Amino acid sequence: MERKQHQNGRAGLRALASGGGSMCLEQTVSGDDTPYPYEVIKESADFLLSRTKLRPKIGVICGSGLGALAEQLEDRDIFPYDTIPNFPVSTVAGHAGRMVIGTLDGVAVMCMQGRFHSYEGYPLWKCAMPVRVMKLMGVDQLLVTNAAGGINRQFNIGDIMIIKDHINMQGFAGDSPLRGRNDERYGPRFPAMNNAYDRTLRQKTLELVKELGLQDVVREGVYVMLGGPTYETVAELNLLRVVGVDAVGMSTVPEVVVARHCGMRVFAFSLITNMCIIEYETEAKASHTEVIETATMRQKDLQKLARLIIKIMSEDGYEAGDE
Ligand SMILES: O=P(O)(O)O[C@@H]1C[C@H](O)[C@@H](CO)O1
Ligand code: HPA
Repeated sequence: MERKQHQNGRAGLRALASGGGSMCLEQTVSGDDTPYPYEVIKESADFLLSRTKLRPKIGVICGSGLGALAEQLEDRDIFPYDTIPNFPVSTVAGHAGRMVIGTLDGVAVMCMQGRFHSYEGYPLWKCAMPVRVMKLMGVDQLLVTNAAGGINRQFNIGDIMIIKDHINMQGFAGDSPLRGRNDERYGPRFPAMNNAYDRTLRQKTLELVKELGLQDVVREGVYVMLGGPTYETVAELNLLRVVGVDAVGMSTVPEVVVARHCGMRVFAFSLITNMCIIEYETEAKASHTEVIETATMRQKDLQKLARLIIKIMSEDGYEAGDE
């Protein structure tokens, strides 16, 4: 049963501005160089917690064209991003821009139907800010999905790549969602990033995909995030191939870095929506239309896989610090 869509939004922010909170509004929401302080994130978390009876411990981030999973939730509370205090808004086609909290096969989950990208103008910390909101709401495990271009020539359009590792290209250049003063309430100054994509979850999922009939389309590989919004040149793709990248996208890494920093267990997969074009002699072009079309076509299988992963996560019952 669908419950309600929330309209009220900026009240908390206004309260903060008028002295209801401990900080100056200018300091908390305008400076893009400075991640929101803990109290601002908590305000967003408390806003959501006070408007839903559910207490999800599993979070999901839906990639381009992959938001239909949120339609599968039952007993839903729906929060458009522009009604949640301190939240950015989605500006990309295929990203509905709302937080959906509900149950999937009896398990409470909160699902971002649309995410934030650096090419929309958001700093990396803001792209990943909802992960901290989830954390303060009690979420310990995160499923991240994205649309990506296939670089590995063994892949096909429509394949699903379980992410086994990433290359943080922006990190190479000195940018990070964790840049700035570290707040130990989330995690340490220097978090480890090996096994960022939980090995046990990957193994269990790989063992069970046969039951879903997906064994021929599920792969494992390395994901790289580039800033976008341009798709890659042939020379860039050749470079990525040499350094061991299997799929390229424009998201996910900041969210995973922030999730791991605060001790969440992470599973992520890419839908290979297009094969990257590595020939010069062609008229073919990458396009967001193709990305959305493939995502729409593969929706059912992606939902089956997401349900399986959420089931494994809920049966495992992980809590931050269990590692
Ligand atoms: O949000 P994701 O990473 O799934 O979206 C991908 C990357 C760009 O936003 C877009 C390019 O077509 O799809
Ligand atoms: N490149 C970068 N990001 C993408 C692609 C791609 O080919 N496809 C979907 N997201």
